Amino acid sequence: MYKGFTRILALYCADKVQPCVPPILRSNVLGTRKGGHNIGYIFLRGKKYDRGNPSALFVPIPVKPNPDDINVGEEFTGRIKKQDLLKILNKFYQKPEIRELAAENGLDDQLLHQAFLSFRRHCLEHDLPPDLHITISDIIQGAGHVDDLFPYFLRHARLAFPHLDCLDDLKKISDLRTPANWYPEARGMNRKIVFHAGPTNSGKTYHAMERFLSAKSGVYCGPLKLLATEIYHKSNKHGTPCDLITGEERRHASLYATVANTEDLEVATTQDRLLGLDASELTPSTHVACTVEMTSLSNTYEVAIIDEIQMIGDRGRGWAWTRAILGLQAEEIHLCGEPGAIHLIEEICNTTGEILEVRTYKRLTELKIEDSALGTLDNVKPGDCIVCFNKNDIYSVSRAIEQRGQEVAVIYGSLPPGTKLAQANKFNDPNSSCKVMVATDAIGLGINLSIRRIIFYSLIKPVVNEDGDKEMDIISISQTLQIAGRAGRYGSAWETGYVTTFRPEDLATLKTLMSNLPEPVAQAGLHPTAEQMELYAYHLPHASLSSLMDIFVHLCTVDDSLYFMCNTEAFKFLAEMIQHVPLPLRARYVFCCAPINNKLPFVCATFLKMVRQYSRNEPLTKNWLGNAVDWPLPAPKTIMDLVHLESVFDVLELYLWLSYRFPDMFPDVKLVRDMETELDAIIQQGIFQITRLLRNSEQVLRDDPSMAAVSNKRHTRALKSSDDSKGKLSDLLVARGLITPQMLKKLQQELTIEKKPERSRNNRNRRK
Ligand SMILES: Nc1ncnc2c1ncn2[C@@H]1O[C@H](COP(=O)(O)OP(=O)(O)OP(=O)(O)O)[C@@H](O)[C@H]1O
Ligand SMILES: [Mg+2]
Repeated sequence: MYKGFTRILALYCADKVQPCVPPILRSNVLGTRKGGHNIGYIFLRGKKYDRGNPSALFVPIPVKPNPDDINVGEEFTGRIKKQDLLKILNKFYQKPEIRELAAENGLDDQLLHQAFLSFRRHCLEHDLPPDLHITISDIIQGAGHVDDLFPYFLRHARLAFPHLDCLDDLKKISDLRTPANWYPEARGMNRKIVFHAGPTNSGKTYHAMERFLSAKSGVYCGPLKLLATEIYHKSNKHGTPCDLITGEERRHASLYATVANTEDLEVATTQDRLLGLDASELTPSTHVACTVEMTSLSNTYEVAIIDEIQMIGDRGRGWAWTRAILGLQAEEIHLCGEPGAIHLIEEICNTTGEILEVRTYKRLTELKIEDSALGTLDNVKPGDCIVCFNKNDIYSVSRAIEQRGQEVAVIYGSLPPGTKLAQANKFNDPNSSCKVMVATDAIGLGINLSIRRIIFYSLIKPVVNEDGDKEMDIISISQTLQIAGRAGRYGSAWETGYVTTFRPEDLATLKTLMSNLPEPVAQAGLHPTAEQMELYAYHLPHASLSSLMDIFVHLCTVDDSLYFMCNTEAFKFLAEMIQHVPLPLRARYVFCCAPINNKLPFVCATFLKMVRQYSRNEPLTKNWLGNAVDWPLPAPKTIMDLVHLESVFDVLELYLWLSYRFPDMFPDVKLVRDMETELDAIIQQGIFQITRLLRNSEQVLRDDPSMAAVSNKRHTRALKSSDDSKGKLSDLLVARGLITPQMLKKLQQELTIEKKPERSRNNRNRRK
């Protein structure tokens, strides 16, 4: 029985359910902090982040013998027998008083044990320093006490565990109790803060935008590229020149102006890129629409909008909203979002000394829950959007609908932005023959689409829990309301929105979810900055970046009445992957912040290649990238091909993301953007013919029994368990359609070739 079932039961029994969070997305966290921490506020309620024993994170550093210790002690007091030495050392370790003394000096049982093993080995394997030699001789002869060994032991323990000497410094660095004080410029302003609260489709963003459009300068910070792009287009269309900034793109308002006479977003996007203008050469506009992670805290604005403010509680990305609300230098800050975040924002405003004005809104159109489930795809009608939480369902549902003679628009997270927009336009266009959409919750937040009815294909979704583990769970109240809220948008073709489920057995759960208010947001996310990691590395130069992050999370103190530490699993995953590649710390940190889907092996493998190339100080040219992704790529014939093309697109996005952090090393931005435009078009074509791709994939499976076996395995595994972490990785990747057997073979060949020069380089280094 999966955990979600318990929650379904709980939903029937209780008003409130535990919040569950959207999946983690990686984002840039550089340049977040200005000024220092104020560590004097000890009266705040603080909490150590105790996830198990932090001592387990510290690995003893081998202590080198002092070359001057050459039997001097032995000349004074004679040789010490190994057996006698061992006896004394063991007696020392077993004394409760020693345990107490050690604890007073920061060595708990775990550290004491490790330090003792290291000390004993050191004493047995090397000449003893003269003072220790004499002390031990005295103890053997009854002229001393085993307790006298403690200072020598402690001296050794501090060399093996350097953090013992700087624990207080480390704790000060990771004292996160007063994040409001990190932004002195914002604290020096008298900011007006307005919270536009209400259900979906109540005009929150619209009203905030009214101020944005009429202001002399403004910044819009949103959760999705698609949403930032919508604002970019709306603002420019309104006549307020506005730039677009996402992690991978800087688009200047003038690029919009050249195509402003078209209503078609798809054309606008494509043409923007075809123009080939370099936005960086143009003066920035006074207005900017960006993804929240990209919010500039150094610019000043008259009006700032922080949309979907309830995302401040997101376990992975919440830190970006916290940073924006605390650090933005704007005369007016307009927050839009769920009423469940009001209390937390009020509390945060108390810490900044600012007053929060709350404006509440009512839904502009009616949203009705239908009395019956869809039951069968034969009942799909124009204006319907079927929401699925995994790609396999997307494929099978869209194919089944097309088989019934209806055209389908498809949107899911890993599609390129141009393809998403093209699909959205196809669906929104009243003159288009495409009247049905199949989408994931990628359409969930703030997006305006011409949807009449939302149909939940399922109510269960993979989520990342507090420990960073993935599990299947029923969607949260907030997610349900956000997704359902896409139906019947004000000003669209549909004056009333409808919502239902595909399966009759899910309908009651949907009704329960919809009858609740979104869970209150209790805490705002925080994330360590590059500067803090650098300070940690200075104190613990032998620790890997992943360990530094772990140690930070364990030692940090947060005011848990307001804040929590965001999940750092994705960061650590990348840190461990590139640990063996020599890099300066700052560059390593930036690479680890790359927004990569670490479930995609092709993207991870190419990322590692990029890091190696950077480490060798060799620029990553378009040619290099072309080789790495096997450019040019043919149109997809099967779904597996399409999935691979999406991975390649992710690699190109990664290149562009890195190009803004390391412009000298990733010089071919324009050329790579051209590659993206080309690939976006190829993927768009693939999506337009998704049914044909699905048919071909099935044909391939029929023709190649080994593939069919893999496919069968996939279905069996999917039925058996949602935990697919077991079994051979390569089988799993093929089974999930993430990689074709041909790609796997090529990858294996490449890795063998890559390993050879690396091995010979290592040998060379060893010889040196
Ligand atoms: N007063 C208004 N006049 C004209 N159009 C409006 C008005 N208020 C809202 N709209 C339009 O209604 C639609 C929904 O509004 P908006 O996106 O602001 O809702 P929201 O409350 O922000 O929804 P969500 O919670 O989903 O983000 C948008 O297309 C918006 O332009
Ligand atoms: Mg909105």
